[in-house]
This record gives sequence, C-alpha cells and structure tokens, in this order.
Amino acid sequence: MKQSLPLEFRERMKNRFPDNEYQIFINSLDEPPVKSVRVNPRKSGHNSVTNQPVPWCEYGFYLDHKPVFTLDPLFHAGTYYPQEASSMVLWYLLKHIESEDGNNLTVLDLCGAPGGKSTLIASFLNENGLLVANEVIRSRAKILQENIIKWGAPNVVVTQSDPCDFGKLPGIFDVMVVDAPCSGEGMFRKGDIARNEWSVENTRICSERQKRILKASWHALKEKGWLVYSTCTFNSSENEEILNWLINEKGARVLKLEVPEAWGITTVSVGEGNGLAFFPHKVKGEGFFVALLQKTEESKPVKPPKSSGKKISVPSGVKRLVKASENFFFEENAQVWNAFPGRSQKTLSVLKKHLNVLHSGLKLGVTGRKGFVPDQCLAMSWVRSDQFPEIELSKETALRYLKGESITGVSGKSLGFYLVTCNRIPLGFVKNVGNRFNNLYPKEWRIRMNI
Ligand SMILES: C[S@@+](CC[C@H](N)C(=O)[O-])C[C@H]1O[C@@H](n2cnc3c(N)ncnc32)[C@H](O)[C@@H]1O
Repeated sequence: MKQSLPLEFRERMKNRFPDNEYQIFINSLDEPPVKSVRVNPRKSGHNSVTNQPVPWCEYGFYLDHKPVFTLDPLFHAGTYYPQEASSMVLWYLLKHIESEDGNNLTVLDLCGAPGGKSTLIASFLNENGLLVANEVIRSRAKILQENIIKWGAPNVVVTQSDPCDFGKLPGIFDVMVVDAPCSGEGMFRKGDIARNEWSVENTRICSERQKRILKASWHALKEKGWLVYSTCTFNSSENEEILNWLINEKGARVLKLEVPEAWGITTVSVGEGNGLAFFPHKVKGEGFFVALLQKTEESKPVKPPKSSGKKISVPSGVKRLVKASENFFFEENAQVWNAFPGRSQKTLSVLKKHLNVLHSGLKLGVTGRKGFVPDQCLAMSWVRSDQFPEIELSKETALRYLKGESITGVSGKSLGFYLVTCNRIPLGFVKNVGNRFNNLYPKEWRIRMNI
C-alpha cells in the first residue's frame, strides 16, 4: 500500500484538469510503473526485447514484467539500459536538432548520473560527435562512468564538475541537456521516497536550484545552440516558470514541437513554442516534462590551449587494439594507454583545463613489468579490434565471473589474456596463468547479490 499523496499536491493538480480527468490522473498514480528498456544498437543480444516499441524512441521497448537485471549477464555487458519510457523522448528531440544541424554535435549532459540520457545520446551521435557526461556528486559520477564504459562508446568524456565550471567554457556545446534535479512528482508511482520528500517548500527550493544550474552553465552553449530542459515533475514552478525565466533573462527561444496525437503527450504553450508534458493517465510512461530551447545570444567560443607539440611514438601493438586507429590519438600517462577520437582532441584539451575529467574515450590498458594488461574499458568498447581470443561462457559461469570468481573447466588454451563472452557479447578479460584463469573484472563492479 503506497503512502497517500500530499494534500497540497492534490490541490495544485485539481486546477490542472477538469474534475473527472483529475480523478483518473490521481488513480493512475497508484498504478504500478511502466517497465521499459532501451537497447544498445552497437551490441546485439538483448533477450528481453518485446514487440512493444516505445513510439518516440527507436531503441526503446516496453517490458511485460521486470526481470532481475543484476542476474542477466547481458545487462552487465551494456547491451541494454533499463530506462523509464517517457524520458526516452530525448531521442525525438535530438532527431529534431539533427534535422536542422546534422549529427556531428558536441553535447553536454550536465546532470548525467546514473546515465539514462547519456547512454541515449551516445547511441544517437555518429562517430564525429562528442558527448560530455557530467555529474556533480562524486559517488554518482562513478556510477555514470561505469554505465558509460559498459555502453562502449569511444567518443564520451565523463566529468565530475559543478555547473559553474562549465561557465568557464563559453560557446563550446551545440547541445546542452539539463535533466534537472527536481521534486519528482512524476516518480510518485515508483515508491514512497518521492511522496515523502515532497513539499511546497521543496518545489520552491528545486525551482531556485534549477535557475542557478542554468545560469551557471548557460555560457557554455554556442550561439544558436540547443538546450534540452527536462524534469520528472508536473508543477509549473519547475517547468513553465523556468522556461519563461530563460526567455526573459537569457532571450532564449522555446521551440514549438509537434507530436503525434496517438502518443498521448500534452503540449503546454510557453512563449512562441511549447513544452511536452507526460501525464501517466495519458501516456505509457511516468510523469515527465521536456522542452527544446535555442540560444539567441552571442557566445564567443573559448580558444583551445596551445598543443605541447610533443609527438609520442605509439607501439603498433597498442594501435592494433582499436579499429580504424587512424581516427584516434593515443596518449600514455604513467604507463596507462588511452585512445581518443582525433577530431575532438582540441576540445578535450579545453575540457581538461577547466573540468575534473574522470574518463575520456577509451582506456586501453597498462604496460607493466610483465607486459601489457588490457583494461575493462577495452573489453566493453565497440571499437575494440579482434586481438584477443574469446572464451564463451554459459549464463551460470558468466554470473560467477561477474561475481569475481576465477573461471574453471576450460582446458587446452595457451597462456595469456582472453575475452570472456556470454551469447558472444564481451563481459571482460581473464588471464590464463597455467593452472587457472585469473579474473580481471573490476572489483567495484562485481555482483554482490546471491546467485
Ligand atoms: C534527474 S537526475 C539525472 C538523471 C539522469 N539524467 C539520467 O537520465 O539518468 C538529476 C541529477 O542532478 C544531480 N544534481 C543535484 N544537484 C545538482 C546541482 N546543484 N547541480 C548539478 N547537478 C545536480 C543529481 O545528483 C542527479 O544525478
């Protein structure tokens, strides 16, 4: 039995709908949440995809039941991401931007953890695009980093920085996604936490925080750049009011978005355009609000720092680890090798100057006393070349591998590193040391659940 809805929330929502619709809306908040996943188009093999597509996102699917994701090796392999269906509408907005500006975009996901929107953007961008996935809270930034690595895209930078730090990077992003921390009214079906934490005062605090985040980072958007602003809440102080504030304070233009009626999305007029509101009694998804805005102000792009001019010699064995290695630049730091898309090298140097960069591109491995040790990031990457022999594991053995156990029952293999797979999808590395296969799966990613 869920906790009852806050009285003041009910009062506010009464004014949004006619009487009979209000009751249908309220009843819908006691229904179980809708289950959905978004698959990774660069890694096949997801076994729970249904024939019920999410209409506004090419790779989104509804599920009839919620599997225990932790017990599915393909979840750990980054073949899909459990994502709430309404928030996948970001795909539809990115399609709109693509129709005007193409797909070679530099995108910032400012409030990124745990990574739902970031992995969606990483799937959307082509190889010339760049995503900066940021999260200000350190522990959450680590989760974002893990999910990004599992997804396998080479053109992503993960940062842990305050929105103010992005203000030091004028005119750098074509698109900025601000999926703002909010009062979470749209999550009322998911449990009691959002209901318990809700208060009128909290919606006010959230609204102020949202303005602060936007004010601090606005400079980072290019002139004519796009802002995707979203929350998972219904109240206007965190939605329409924020858009009006952006119109008045920043001269932003709110786009008019057309959506098919069959989707059940409500358009809410703001300025010369509209926001899209997702009400759970009308759409198959949770409560959500999103709008697309365009910056009209001038923003002089920041100059990249002068390159050190230092050319390093990259061992051919390192280059061979990556497909189309000519498109990457390779860096070595304290014996750790990293590859990053050459086209975005200058942007990366700007980011490194002002932000706390946790991850950039593709960590290949470490050259130690006993030779090169490949990194987990390489196992997960979709630009890894076929340099490592594979060992296919059953689901049971794969789960034991993901718990950190060493692999047994494999014989007749030469010494060295192997990529272990399940359904031919890579999970990580093992090293055959003769009498056993050492498990190289990162300790902090291990499954702790009983299997
Ligand atoms: C709605 S969640 C983001 C969800 C994420 N975009 C996704 O799709 O998985 C909002 C995020 O904003 C972060 N956050 C909280 N306070 C913040 C602040 N003052 N500035 C920037 N981000 C903040 C939270 O830690 C949280 O990860």
